[in-house]
Amino acid sequence: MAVYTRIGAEEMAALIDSFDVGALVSAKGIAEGVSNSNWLVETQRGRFILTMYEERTDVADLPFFLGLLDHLAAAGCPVPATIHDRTGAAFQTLSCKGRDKAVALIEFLPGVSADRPTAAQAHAVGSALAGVHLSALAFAMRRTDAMGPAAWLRFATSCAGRWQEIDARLSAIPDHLARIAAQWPADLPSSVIHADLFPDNVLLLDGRVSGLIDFYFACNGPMAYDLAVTHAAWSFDSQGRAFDAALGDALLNGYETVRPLAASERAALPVLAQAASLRFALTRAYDWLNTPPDALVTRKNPVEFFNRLEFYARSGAAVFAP
Ligand SMILES: Nc1ncnc2c1ncn2[C@@H]1O[C@H](COP(=O)(O)OP(=O)(O)OP(=O)(O)O)[C@@H](O)[C@H]1O
Ligand SMILES: N[C@@H](CCO)C(=O)O
Repeated sequence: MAVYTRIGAEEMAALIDSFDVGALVSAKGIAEGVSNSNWLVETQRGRFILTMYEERTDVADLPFFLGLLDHLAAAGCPVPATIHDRTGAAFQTLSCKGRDKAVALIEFLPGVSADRPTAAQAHAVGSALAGVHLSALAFAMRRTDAMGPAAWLRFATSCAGRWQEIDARLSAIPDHLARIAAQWPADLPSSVIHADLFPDNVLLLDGRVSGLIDFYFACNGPMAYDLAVTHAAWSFDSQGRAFDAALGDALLNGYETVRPLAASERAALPVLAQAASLRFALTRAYDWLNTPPDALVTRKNPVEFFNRLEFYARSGAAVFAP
Protein backbone atom coordinates (compact mmCIF):
# COMPACT_ATOMS: atom_id res chain seq x y z
CA MET A 1 0.00 0.00 0.00
CA ALA A 2 1.46 3.34 -0.97
CA VAL A 3 0.82 5.62 1.95
CA TYR A 4 4.22 6.05 3.52
CA THR A 5 3.42 9.04 5.72
CA ARG A 6 0.44 9.71 8.01
CA ILE A 7 -1.37 13.02 7.88
CA GLY A 8 -3.58 13.58 10.96
CA ALA A 9 -7.24 14.54 10.52
CA GLU A 10 -6.80 18.12 11.73
CA GLU A 11 -3.70 18.67 9.65
CA MET A 12 -5.49 17.29 6.58
CA ALA A 13 -8.48 19.62 7.13
CA ALA A 14 -6.17 22.64 7.49
CA LEU A 15 -4.20 21.62 4.41
CA ILE A 16 -7.31 21.27 2.27
CA ASP A 17 -8.61 24.58 3.63
CA SER A 18 -5.53 26.29 2.19
CA PHE A 19 -6.94 25.51 -1.27
CA ASP A 20 -10.17 27.08 -2.48
CA VAL A 21 -11.92 23.73 -3.01
CA GLY A 22 -14.55 23.60 -0.23
CA ALA A 23 -14.31 21.93 3.17
CA LEU A 24 -12.85 18.46 3.61
CA VAL A 25 -15.39 15.63 3.70
CA SER A 26 -13.09 12.59 3.57
CA ALA A 27 -9.53 11.55 2.72
CA LYS A 28 -8.69 7.93 1.98
CA GLY A 29 -5.24 6.50 1.38
CA ILE A 30 -4.87 4.93 -2.08
CA ALA A 31 -3.36 1.45 -2.20
CA GLU A 32 -1.97 1.63 -5.76
CA GLY A 33 1.38 3.16 -6.61
CA VAL A 34 4.85 2.60 -5.23
CA SER A 35 6.67 5.92 -5.41
CA ASN A 36 4.57 8.46 -3.55
CA SER A 37 1.81 8.63 -0.95
CA ASN A 38 -1.62 9.38 -2.44
CA TRP A 39 -5.03 10.17 -0.95
CA LEU A 40 -8.41 10.42 -2.61
CA VAL A 41 -9.77 13.62 -1.10
CA GLU A 42 -13.45 14.51 -1.18
CA THR A 43 -14.55 18.04 -0.36
CA GLN A 44 -17.92 19.75 -0.48
CA ARG A 45 -17.04 20.72 -4.07
CA GLY A 46 -15.65 17.54 -5.58
CA ARG A 47 -12.90 14.93 -5.62
CA PHE A 48 -9.18 15.50 -5.80
CA ILE A 49 -5.94 13.57 -5.51
CA LEU A 50 -3.49 14.68 -2.84
CA THR A 51 0.05 13.49 -3.46
CA MET A 52 2.87 13.60 -0.95
CA TYR A 53 6.22 13.28 -2.69
CA GLU A 54 8.46 10.67 -1.12
CA GLU A 55 12.14 10.00 -1.60
CA ARG A 56 12.22 9.16 -5.29
CA THR A 57 10.78 12.50 -6.36
CA ASP A 58 13.15 15.45 -6.11
CA VAL A 59 11.29 18.56 -4.92
CA ALA A 60 13.44 20.64 -7.29
CA ASP A 61 11.69 18.81 -10.16
CA LEU A 62 8.15 19.66 -9.02
CA PRO A 63 7.87 22.95 -10.95
CA PHE A 64 8.66 20.91 -14.10
CA PHE A 65 6.21 18.05 -13.36
CA LEU A 66 3.35 20.25 -12.18
CA GLY A 67 3.95 22.91 -14.83
CA LEU A 68 3.87 20.15 -17.44
CA LEU A 69 0.50 18.92 -16.17
CA ASP A 70 -0.93 22.43 -16.41
CA HIS A 71 0.58 22.91 -19.88
CA LEU A 72 -0.80 19.61 -21.21
CA ALA A 73 -4.22 20.06 -19.57
CA ALA A 74 -4.49 23.54 -21.14
CA ALA A 75 -3.59 21.99 -24.52
CA GLY A 76 -6.52 19.56 -24.19
CA CYS A 77 -4.57 16.41 -23.26
CA PRO A 78 -6.36 14.11 -20.79
CA VAL A 79 -4.10 14.85 -17.83
CA PRO A 80 -5.01 16.23 -14.39
CA ALA A 81 -4.45 19.95 -13.95
CA THR A 82 -2.95 21.00 -10.63
CA ILE A 83 -5.02 22.92 -8.10
CA HIS A 84 -3.06 25.95 -6.95
CA ASP A 85 -3.49 27.02 -3.33
CA ARG A 86 -4.91 30.34 -2.19
CA THR A 87 -1.47 31.96 -2.52
CA GLY A 88 -1.10 30.65 -6.10
CA ALA A 89 1.44 27.94 -5.25
CA ALA A 90 1.29 24.62 -7.12
CA PHE A 91 2.76 22.72 -4.17
CA GLN A 92 3.32 23.20 -0.45
CA THR A 93 5.77 21.86 2.09
CA LEU A 94 4.55 20.06 5.24
CA SER A 95 6.72 19.20 8.20
CA CYS A 96 6.22 15.53 9.07
CA LYS A 97 8.14 14.18 12.05
CA GLY A 98 10.84 16.78 11.56
CA ARG A 99 11.15 16.19 7.81
CA ASP A 100 9.85 18.49 5.11
CA LYS A 101 7.58 16.81 2.57
CA ALA A 102 6.11 18.46 -0.52
CA VAL A 103 2.41 17.95 -1.28
CA ALA A 104 0.26 18.88 -4.26
CA LEU A 105 -3.45 18.68 -5.00
CA ILE A 106 -4.48 17.68 -8.51
CA GLU A 107 -7.74 17.11 -10.34
CA PHE A 108 -9.36 13.71 -9.91
CA LEU A 109 -10.01 12.14 -13.30
CA PRO A 110 -12.64 9.43 -13.81
CA GLY A 111 -11.86 6.06 -15.36
CA VAL A 112 -10.34 2.69 -14.54
CA SER A 113 -6.98 1.19 -15.49
CA ALA A 114 -7.04 -1.92 -17.67
CA ASP A 115 -5.81 -5.10 -15.99
CA ARG A 116 -5.74 -6.89 -19.32
CA PRO A 117 -5.60 -4.27 -22.05
CA THR A 118 -7.38 -4.83 -25.34
CA ALA A 119 -6.09 -3.83 -28.77
CA ALA A 120 -8.68 -1.03 -28.92
CA GLN A 121 -7.38 0.34 -25.61
CA ALA A 122 -3.77 0.07 -26.80
CA HIS A 123 -4.75 1.98 -29.96
CA ALA A 124 -6.37 4.72 -27.84
CA VAL A 125 -3.34 5.02 -25.57
CA GLY A 126 -1.02 5.23 -28.59
CA SER A 127 -3.01 8.19 -29.92
CA ALA A 128 -3.08 9.87 -26.51
CA LEU A 129 0.69 9.45 -26.12
CA ALA A 130 1.35 11.02 -29.51
CA GLY A 131 -0.94 13.91 -28.51
CA VAL A 132 1.16 14.48 -25.39
CA HIS A 133 4.39 14.43 -27.43
CA LEU A 134 3.09 17.01 -29.89
CA SER A 135 1.59 19.28 -27.21
CA ALA A 136 4.74 19.10 -25.07
CA LEU A 137 6.91 20.43 -27.91
CA ALA A 138 5.77 23.91 -26.79
CA PHE A 139 6.58 23.32 -23.09
CA ALA A 140 9.50 25.57 -22.21
CA MET A 141 10.97 23.85 -19.15
CA ARG A 142 13.56 21.07 -19.43
CA ARG A 143 14.47 18.02 -17.38
CA THR A 144 17.06 15.35 -18.15
CA ASP A 145 16.12 11.69 -17.76
CA ALA A 146 17.21 10.58 -14.29
CA MET A 147 16.49 6.97 -15.33
CA GLY A 148 18.46 7.08 -18.59
CA PRO A 149 21.65 5.30 -19.64
CA ALA A 150 23.84 7.02 -16.99
CA ALA A 151 21.52 5.81 -14.22
CA TRP A 152 21.44 2.21 -15.53
CA LEU A 153 25.10 1.84 -14.68
CA ARG A 154 24.59 3.12 -11.13
CA PHE A 155 21.70 0.69 -10.53
CA ALA A 156 23.66 -2.22 -12.02
CA THR A 157 26.73 -1.40 -9.93
CA SER A 158 24.60 -1.28 -6.80
CA CYS A 159 23.10 -4.72 -7.59
CA ALA A 160 26.43 -6.29 -8.60
CA GLY A 161 27.06 -9.64 -6.91
CA ARG A 162 23.47 -9.86 -5.66
CA TRP A 163 21.54 -10.80 -8.84
CA GLN A 164 21.16 -14.42 -7.72
CA GLU A 165 19.28 -13.25 -4.59
CA ILE A 166 16.49 -12.46 -7.07
CA ASP A 167 17.13 -14.82 -10.01
CA ALA A 168 20.47 -16.08 -11.37
CA ARG A 169 19.40 -15.20 -14.94
CA LEU A 170 19.65 -11.50 -14.01
CA SER A 171 23.43 -11.76 -13.87
CA ALA A 172 23.31 -11.36 -17.69
CA ILE A 173 22.12 -7.77 -17.18
CA PRO A 174 25.57 -6.07 -17.21
CA ASP A 175 26.33 -7.57 -20.66
CA HIS A 176 22.98 -6.43 -22.02
CA LEU A 177 23.58 -3.00 -20.50
CA ALA A 178 26.95 -2.54 -22.20
CA ARG A 179 25.53 -3.64 -25.57
CA ILE A 180 22.39 -1.48 -25.37
CA ALA A 181 24.22 1.62 -24.09
CA ALA A 182 26.61 1.32 -27.05
CA GLN A 183 23.66 1.17 -29.46
CA TRP A 184 21.62 3.99 -27.85
CA PRO A 185 20.69 6.13 -30.87
CA ALA A 186 21.57 9.80 -31.00
CA ASP A 187 19.53 12.54 -32.65
CA LEU A 188 16.05 11.04 -32.64
CA PRO A 189 13.19 13.57 -32.59
CA SER A 190 12.67 14.63 -29.02
CA SER A 191 9.98 16.18 -26.81
CA VAL A 192 8.90 15.80 -23.22
CA ILE A 193 8.20 12.11 -22.66
CA HIS A 194 6.13 10.41 -19.94
CA ALA A 195 8.67 7.58 -19.61
CA ASP A 196 6.45 5.34 -17.41
CA LEU A 197 3.15 4.92 -19.29
CA PHE A 198 2.16 1.54 -17.86
CA PRO A 199 -1.49 0.44 -17.91
CA ASP A 200 -1.84 1.53 -14.26
CA ASN A 201 -0.99 5.08 -15.33
CA VAL A 202 -3.80 5.23 -17.90
CA LEU A 203 -7.46 5.70 -16.93
CA LEU A 204 -10.01 4.49 -19.47
CA LEU A 205 -13.71 5.28 -19.69
CA ASP A 206 -16.19 4.23 -22.40
CA GLY A 207 -13.39 3.14 -24.73
CA ARG A 208 -11.49 6.42 -24.53
CA VAL A 209 -8.47 7.56 -22.53
CA SER A 210 -9.92 9.67 -19.71
CA GLY A 211 -6.66 10.16 -17.84
CA LEU A 212 -2.89 9.90 -18.22
CA ILE A 213 -1.38 10.16 -14.75
CA ASP A 214 1.87 9.83 -12.81
CA PHE A 215 4.15 12.11 -14.81
CA TYR A 216 6.88 11.92 -12.14
CA PHE A 217 9.46 10.40 -14.48
CA ALA A 218 8.66 12.84 -17.31
CA CYS A 219 11.74 14.33 -18.95
CA ASN A 220 13.10 15.45 -22.29
CA GLY A 221 13.91 12.48 -24.45
CA PRO A 222 13.34 10.65 -27.71
CA MET A 223 9.62 10.30 -28.42
CA ALA A 224 10.26 6.84 -29.88
CA TYR A 225 11.78 5.74 -26.54
CA ASP A 226 8.51 6.68 -24.81
CA LEU A 227 6.63 4.64 -27.40
CA ALA A 228 9.02 1.74 -26.73
CA VAL A 229 8.42 1.99 -22.95
CA THR A 230 4.69 1.89 -23.60
CA HIS A 231 5.10 -1.04 -26.01
CA ALA A 232 7.02 -3.03 -23.39
CA ALA A 233 4.48 -2.18 -20.70
CA TRP A 234 1.33 -2.92 -22.71
CA SER A 235 2.05 -5.79 -25.11
CA PHE A 236 2.92 -8.75 -22.82
CA ASP A 237 1.33 -10.98 -20.21
CA SER A 238 2.25 -10.02 -16.64
CA GLN A 239 5.24 -12.38 -16.58
CA GLY A 240 6.65 -10.79 -19.73
CA ARG A 241 6.70 -14.19 -21.43
CA ALA A 242 3.87 -14.01 -23.97
CA PHE A 243 4.07 -11.14 -26.47
CA ASP A 244 0.72 -10.10 -27.96
CA ALA A 245 1.42 -8.72 -31.43
CA ALA A 246 -2.15 -7.40 -31.79
CA LEU A 247 -1.58 -5.10 -28.79
CA GLY A 248 1.83 -3.92 -29.96
CA ASP A 249 0.58 -3.22 -33.49
CA ALA A 250 -2.51 -1.41 -32.22
CA LEU A 251 -0.34 0.81 -29.99
CA LEU A 252 1.95 1.77 -32.90
CA ASN A 253 -0.98 2.30 -35.27
CA GLY A 254 -2.80 4.46 -32.73
CA TYR A 255 0.34 6.52 -32.21
CA GLU A 256 0.80 7.03 -35.95
CA THR A 257 -2.76 8.24 -36.46
CA VAL A 258 -1.63 11.37 -34.58
CA ARG A 259 2.14 11.46 -35.16
CA PRO A 260 3.69 9.33 -37.92
CA LEU A 261 7.11 7.93 -37.00
CA ALA A 262 10.21 8.98 -38.93
CA ALA A 263 12.10 6.10 -40.58
CA SER A 264 14.96 6.62 -38.10
CA GLU A 265 12.55 6.21 -35.18
CA ARG A 266 11.04 2.99 -36.49
CA ALA A 267 14.52 1.59 -37.13
CA ALA A 268 15.52 2.42 -33.55
CA LEU A 269 12.51 0.76 -31.89
CA PRO A 270 14.13 -2.69 -31.45
CA VAL A 271 17.01 -1.28 -29.37
CA LEU A 272 14.79 1.28 -27.62
CA ALA A 273 12.43 -1.51 -26.51
CA GLN A 274 15.40 -3.42 -25.08
CA ALA A 275 16.52 -0.23 -23.33
CA ALA A 276 13.04 0.28 -21.89
CA SER A 277 12.91 -3.31 -20.60
CA LEU A 278 16.39 -2.93 -19.12
CA ARG A 279 15.41 0.29 -17.31
CA PHE A 280 12.50 -1.40 -15.51
CA ALA A 281 14.41 -4.63 -14.83
CA LEU A 282 17.13 -2.51 -13.20
CA THR A 283 14.96 -0.22 -11.09
CA ARG A 284 12.87 -3.19 -9.95
CA ALA A 285 16.01 -5.17 -9.06
CA TYR A 286 17.36 -2.21 -7.10
CA ASP A 287 14.05 -1.83 -5.24
CA TRP A 288 13.87 -5.61 -4.65
CA LEU A 289 17.22 -5.55 -2.91
CA ASN A 290 16.73 -2.25 -1.07
CA THR A 291 13.07 -2.05 0.01
CA PRO A 292 13.01 -1.78 3.83
CA PRO A 293 11.24 -4.75 5.48
CA ASP A 294 8.68 -2.45 7.13
CA ALA A 295 7.67 -0.68 3.87
CA LEU A 296 3.98 -1.15 3.11
CA VAL A 297 4.64 -1.83 -0.54
CA THR A 298 4.59 -4.87 -2.81
CA ARG A 299 7.90 -5.28 -4.60
CA LYS A 300 7.65 -5.65 -8.38
CA ASN A 301 9.44 -8.54 -10.00
CA PRO A 302 12.41 -7.53 -12.19
CA VAL A 303 12.31 -10.87 -14.03
CA GLU A 304 9.08 -9.77 -15.77
CA PHE A 305 11.11 -7.09 -17.57
CA PHE A 306 14.20 -9.21 -18.01
CA ASN A 307 11.94 -11.61 -19.97
CA ARG A 308 10.83 -8.74 -22.18
CA LEU A 309 14.45 -7.67 -22.69
CA GLU A 310 15.37 -11.16 -23.87
CA PHE A 311 12.32 -11.29 -26.13
CA TYR A 312 13.19 -8.00 -27.84
CA ALA A 313 16.86 -9.00 -28.14
CA ARG A 314 15.82 -12.29 -29.80
CA SER A 315 13.17 -10.84 -32.10
CA GLY A 316 15.02 -7.94 -33.72
CA ALA A 317 13.18 -5.71 -36.16
CA ALA A 318 10.33 -8.13 -36.97
CA VAL A 319 8.22 -6.95 -34.01
CA PHE A 320 8.28 -3.36 -35.26
CA ALA A 321 7.91 -3.90 -39.01
CA PRO A 322 5.32 -1.50 -40.46
N1 LIG B 1 -5.59 12.43 -11.22
C1 LIG B 1 -6.04 11.25 -10.79
N2 LIG B 1 -7.34 10.93 -10.95
C2 LIG B 1 -7.80 9.72 -10.49
N3 LIG B 1 -7.06 8.82 -9.85
C3 LIG B 1 -5.76 9.09 -9.67
C4 LIG B 1 -5.18 10.31 -10.14
N4 LIG B 1 -3.87 10.31 -9.81
C5 LIG B 1 -3.64 9.15 -9.16
N5 LIG B 1 -4.77 8.41 -9.08
C6 LIG B 1 -4.92 7.10 -8.41
O1 LIG B 1 -3.85 6.94 -7.51
C7 LIG B 1 -3.08 5.78 -7.82
C8 LIG B 1 -1.60 6.02 -7.56
O2 LIG B 1 -1.16 7.15 -8.30
P1 LIG B 1 0.26 7.18 -9.00
O3 LIG B 1 0.32 6.10 -10.03
O4 LIG B 1 0.51 8.58 -9.45
O5 LIG B 1 1.19 6.82 -7.76
P2 LIG B 1 2.74 6.58 -7.69
O6 LIG B 1 3.08 6.05 -6.35
O7 LIG B 1 3.44 7.84 -8.10
O8 LIG B 1 2.84 5.47 -8.81
P3 LIG B 1 3.95 4.49 -9.36
O9 LIG B 1 3.70 3.19 -8.71
O10 LIG B 1 3.63 4.35 -10.83
O11 LIG B 1 5.26 5.11 -9.08
C9 LIG B 1 -3.40 5.48 -9.27
O12 LIG B 1 -3.27 4.13 -9.58
C10 LIG B 1 -4.86 5.93 -9.37
O13 LIG B 1 -5.70 4.92 -8.87
N1 LIG C 1 6.05 1.42 -13.64
C1 LIG C 1 7.21 1.00 -12.87
C2 LIG C 1 7.13 1.51 -11.45
C3 LIG C 1 7.16 2.98 -11.30
O1 LIG C 1 8.04 3.57 -12.18
C4 LIG C 1 7.34 -0.51 -12.84
O2 LIG C 1 6.35 -1.19 -13.10
O3 LIG C 1 8.42 -0.99 -12.54
